[in-house]
Amino acid sequence: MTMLAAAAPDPKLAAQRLKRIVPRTARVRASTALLVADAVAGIGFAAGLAGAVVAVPEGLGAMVPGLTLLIGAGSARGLVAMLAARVGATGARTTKIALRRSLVAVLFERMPGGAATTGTLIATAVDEVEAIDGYVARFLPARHAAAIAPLLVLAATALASPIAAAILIVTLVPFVAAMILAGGAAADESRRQFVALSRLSGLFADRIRALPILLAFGAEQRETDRLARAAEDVASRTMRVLRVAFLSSGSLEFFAALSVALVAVYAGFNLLGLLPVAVPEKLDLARAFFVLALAPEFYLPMRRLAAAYHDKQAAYTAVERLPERTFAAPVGRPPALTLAAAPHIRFEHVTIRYDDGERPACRDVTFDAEPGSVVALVGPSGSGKSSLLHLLLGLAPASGGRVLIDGVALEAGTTLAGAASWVGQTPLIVPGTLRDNIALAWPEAGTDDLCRAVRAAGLAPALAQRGLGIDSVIDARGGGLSGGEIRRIALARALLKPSAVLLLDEPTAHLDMAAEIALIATIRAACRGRTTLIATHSARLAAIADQIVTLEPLA
Ligand SMILES: Nc1ncnc2c1ncn2[C@@H]1O[C@H](COP(=O)(O)OP(=O)(O)OP(=O)(O)O)[C@@H](O)[C@H]1O
Repeated sequence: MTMLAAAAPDPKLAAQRLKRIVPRTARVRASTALLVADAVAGIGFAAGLAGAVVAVPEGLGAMVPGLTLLIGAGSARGLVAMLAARVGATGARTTKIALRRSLVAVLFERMPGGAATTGTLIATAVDEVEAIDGYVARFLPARHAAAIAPLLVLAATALASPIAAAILIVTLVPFVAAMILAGGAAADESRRQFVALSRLSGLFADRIRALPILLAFGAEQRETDRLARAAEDVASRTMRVLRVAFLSSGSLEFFAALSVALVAVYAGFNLLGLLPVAVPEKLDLARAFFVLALAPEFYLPMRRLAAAYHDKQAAYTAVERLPERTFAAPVGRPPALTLAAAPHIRFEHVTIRYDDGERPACRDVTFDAEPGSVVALVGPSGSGKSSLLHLLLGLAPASGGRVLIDGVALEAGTTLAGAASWVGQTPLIVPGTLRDNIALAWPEAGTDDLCRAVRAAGLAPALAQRGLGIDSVIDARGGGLSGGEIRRIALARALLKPSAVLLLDEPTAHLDMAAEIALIATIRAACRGRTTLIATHSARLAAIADQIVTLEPLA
């Protein structure tokens, strides 16, 4: 899978991907319609202003219709701007939720290993998806509105003064040229800034995760320097983006102001009859004021588009970096395997080879685990014990042979994960209470079930001694818990989940003899009524098995 790398820019690919994830939703259309309505209200505002100004000599009474239109159109503009922002944000939120959902599904399906670190994955799911926000909320409506709204303003101007309309069209040429040039320069800078920001986010998350190890090795200064360099890189790239943004908005403002000035000079000279050339129209004060008030409105939708251009670039860069499968139609997952009773599990000439491994993790492994029996997998480090358990959970690829559950071959993509309780080598602790951590395995469990699992896993005495209860909070690193206690939490999880298969990966590693003996008694009880596979280096634990399978190291 190509993912999370600094992909080469491919605007066509990015555009296709964005088309797939941003459906032509009613919300984008509604937001566009609101921006167009803003232009119509702008025309009303200019008409009201012109009407009120012309009526000044006749007194306040004569100004009322113009002022009413002015205030009505002004209020409508405020309302429309607020609604457009709100509708755009809702559309963006819907798109981001859908994208995050499919991205997280793709990331979860990923086989362990590979170059992507947790930090990179976090940056992908959080920052890169977030970069779509401005594209949907602001850029798309602004782009569609920029194609319609200036035409409406131009038509209204042409009705009052065709020559003023012609001036607007002529001054549009340098404005658009400046927009294209500024857009191209901003695109590259914005891409580089985005990549640097993602790198910093990933680096930061990974270093925070590994903080105890960094402190233990006294590597905090080196890593702080590294983060500082990454932060400086982001800062300098952000400054470059801002420089380009200031330059481009400066040039756009210049051309917009120039155009308004030309219309003002024309309208003023025409009104006073001072034009050096003959023109086929004679403006009165109302028309002159109207076209003058309308001129800035002509450029407003395009200035709005230019301001949102950065959002487009961020979204293009983000979708280029996301995995291709995020944009594919969701593949129906194979039905989860359910088992009513402890199954017969047969490994038949199984070979496991990871994508990035030169040699297989294990080769041609054959053995049977009878229903309800305990099988110990033993062998030197790296002989493939964990990989065999991972294969059943869909975490390792089967590159040869097959696994039969009650005589039926486990299809590719189908796993035992739903029907098995698993205690991995490095148990996962999530921030939250003990209850949250144990109930991970079976969220429907009641307090009684949880307390029973805690007792069965032998956690109760240690908790009572330390004054901890089922609702005590533990941090993500299991702070305050010993290695043995963390293993017992993992075991409590496995005991809590009503499952027909138990998979234990080195459950007694790093425990002293007394602790190991106590835990083995717990494990022995947990195995009852379940087909159990235990990967272990402990002869004492292996002794409780009905069968020992010895894996040989591969040369
Ligand atoms: N996710 C992975 N990606 C690539 N290679 C892997 C992965 N997991 C394991 N391996 C490789 O597969 C081989 C078998 O590893 P495995 O962890 O299954 O052995 P093990 O017998 O359980 O070892 P230990 O007793 O040390 O836990 C090793 O060479 C290991 O480097």
